[in-house]
Amino acid sequence: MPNGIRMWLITRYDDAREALADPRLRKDAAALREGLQRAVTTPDARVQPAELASHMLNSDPPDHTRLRRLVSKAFTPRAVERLRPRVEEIAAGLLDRMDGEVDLIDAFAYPLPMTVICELLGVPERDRDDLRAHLRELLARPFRAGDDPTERDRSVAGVVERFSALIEEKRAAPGDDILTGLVQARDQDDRLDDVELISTCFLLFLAGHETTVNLIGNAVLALLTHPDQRAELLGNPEVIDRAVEEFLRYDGPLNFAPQRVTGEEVTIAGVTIPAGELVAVAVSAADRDPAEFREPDRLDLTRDDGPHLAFGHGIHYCLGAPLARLEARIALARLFERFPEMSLAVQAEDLRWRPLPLLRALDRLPVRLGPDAG
Ligand code: HEM
Repeated sequence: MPNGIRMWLITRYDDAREALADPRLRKDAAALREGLQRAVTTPDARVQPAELASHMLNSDPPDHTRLRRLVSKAFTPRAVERLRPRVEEIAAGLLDRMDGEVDLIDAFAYPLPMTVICELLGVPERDRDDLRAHLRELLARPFRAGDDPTERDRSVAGVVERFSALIEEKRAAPGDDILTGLVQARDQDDRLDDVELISTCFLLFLAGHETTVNLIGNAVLALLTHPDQRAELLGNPEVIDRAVEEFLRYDGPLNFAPQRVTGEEVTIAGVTIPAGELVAVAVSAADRDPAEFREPDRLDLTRDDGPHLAFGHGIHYCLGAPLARLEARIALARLFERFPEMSLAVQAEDLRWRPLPLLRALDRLPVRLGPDAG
């Protein structure tokens, strides 16, 4: 990896699907930390901060089952469907404010999922920008050459402090939100400890906004650079559900699923990986595997092969998938209804991707909203 951490990559569809559900590839936070320490190849490399790592995505059963169950009710398809009117309202409000030429990430793709996840969690508006800034720092730091470890510790401390303060507020004044539910599970039933509580807030906040923003951004870019597919969507708006699955496959938000560690020697596709090694499943590569998808490099909104692996597979299958789908379907449908003539305001080759190995994320997406705009 660009930050000097050595990992095995699994890239074929069948191998990837099997690996994602293989219990010998462990997620346990302590085992991962040890694996990371062994995999470090340069003095610059950093391992993930222990204070924020004790969550379901870094656990095996039974801890995984316990931590996931605490919040899973809020993310079922039925619970998420109830959010539809509010997601529509947020999307409409953002579209009303757009005019002329805008950065689509900043004006639309980012604030929509960010507002939704913050309202669900109970993160007040005054904390949102600060938390985002701290998290951006935290994500970018390990990939910056010569980064100062004390600065990284400061970013971690900033995030921990913010969430601790919020937790205290929920204790004093409970709300109808996920953070309040977690605080009550901590205080009344002792179902998770303090580090798990903060880590879970961090995971839900991060996963809830840093991913869907890229699904929307990458989908808009794909439509603006494939006029035939955009015409298909404009002509048949009912293809939106299938189209979102194709956007997830074609250019999904994650390059790979966050790493696992071999709990024992494991042989995958004839390759033996020793115990204690880090393994990343490259879902982006698997989703372009010609053995699984016909003409995998072609964007085809009506394709019926798959399913894609963009949300993972097995017990860690994305908890937020129903929410991400709802947000992306509403966002893309309403955006192209409102601005059917939208076009790129720069050359596609000049667009910059954020220098993060995990995320497939545009930095900015400048667009012209209409032919007469600007
Ligand atoms: C398009 C957007 C999204 C994509 C592509 C995505 C992708 C993924 C993937 C691939 C995993 C599995 C990771 C692994 O096996 O290592 C995952 C897990 C997870 N995702 Fe998402 N995600 C998205 C949106 C969301 C949203 C909106 C939330 C809301 C909170 C969310 C919360 C989670 C959580 C909590 C997990 C951990 C589940 C577990 O360990 O049991 N995700 N996601």
